[in-house]
Amino acid sequence: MHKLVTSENGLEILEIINTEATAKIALQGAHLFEYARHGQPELLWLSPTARFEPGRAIRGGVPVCWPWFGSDPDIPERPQHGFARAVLWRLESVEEADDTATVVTLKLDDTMLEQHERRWFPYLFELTLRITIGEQLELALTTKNLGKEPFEITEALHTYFSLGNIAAVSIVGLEGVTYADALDGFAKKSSGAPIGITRETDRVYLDTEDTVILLDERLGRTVIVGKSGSSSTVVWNPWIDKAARMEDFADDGYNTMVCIETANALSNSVTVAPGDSHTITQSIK
Ligand SMILES: O=P(O)(O)OC[C@H]1O[C@@H](O)[C@H](O)[C@@H](O)[C@@H]1O
Repeated sequence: MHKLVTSENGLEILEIINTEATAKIALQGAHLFEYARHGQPELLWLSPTARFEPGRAIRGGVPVCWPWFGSDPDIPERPQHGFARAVLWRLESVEEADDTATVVTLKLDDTMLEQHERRWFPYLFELTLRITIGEQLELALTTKNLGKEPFEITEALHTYFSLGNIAAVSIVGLEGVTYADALDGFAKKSSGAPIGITRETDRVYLDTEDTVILLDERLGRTVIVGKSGSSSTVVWNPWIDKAARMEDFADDGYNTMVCIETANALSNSVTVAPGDSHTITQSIK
């Protein structure tokens, strides 16, 4: 079952319920911001102070960062993490093949952009996000080049995971992988042990296609984050000071969230040739 409702501030929200799970997706940004299996706690973190406003990304859930990840030092007026997370997408279809899974397809193309956004990314494209809500959560983001020249993108499915408590969490699967440390001028580093988070953490793990496992002792939950078409994994927690600086991020929110982002960032950028397409997927169970 699904229905489209309008939020207080006028955002259209698709609400989904099937025999396995419930979910909510804002059409702005094609932004999934709630997903839970029946009888289980919410998988995605959503800031209690998140603002659901036109033209602004929602703080939590799965923002789609595209066609660039991070900020652009050469063109500072380009917004951090691209425009896709803050513009209105088109709801293409909702398929309910059986009761157990719902497949939602959303699209964005260059004709739907404002002039300034087209200037930032002057290419003909079609972007498709397919979200499968069921026993597992699956997201597939496809970039199609409809123009006559190649273009380069960086991107991320910037998933915020909800946790029992950050002190009792470890992230397995990135041991020995080189990362660029955004808090140290993107210096290249690596670590041997599973990651525990005890301070601000902002890392782009490079050249890794591996599955990552999030062990949450407090919730007694193991979350397996698989991916394809992605060579980077980003791990982010703002910790105390940065959380306090962000007005849509609850001050104590850093205690109950971590972002594990399926990405192609920095040197893992992707070039899409004319007529070609590129897909990145994230599957969570
Ligand atoms: O505040 P934003 O634009 O949603 O970004 C949140 C974070 O996103 C992460 O992916 C970046 O690595 C961080 O540097 C950034 O702070």
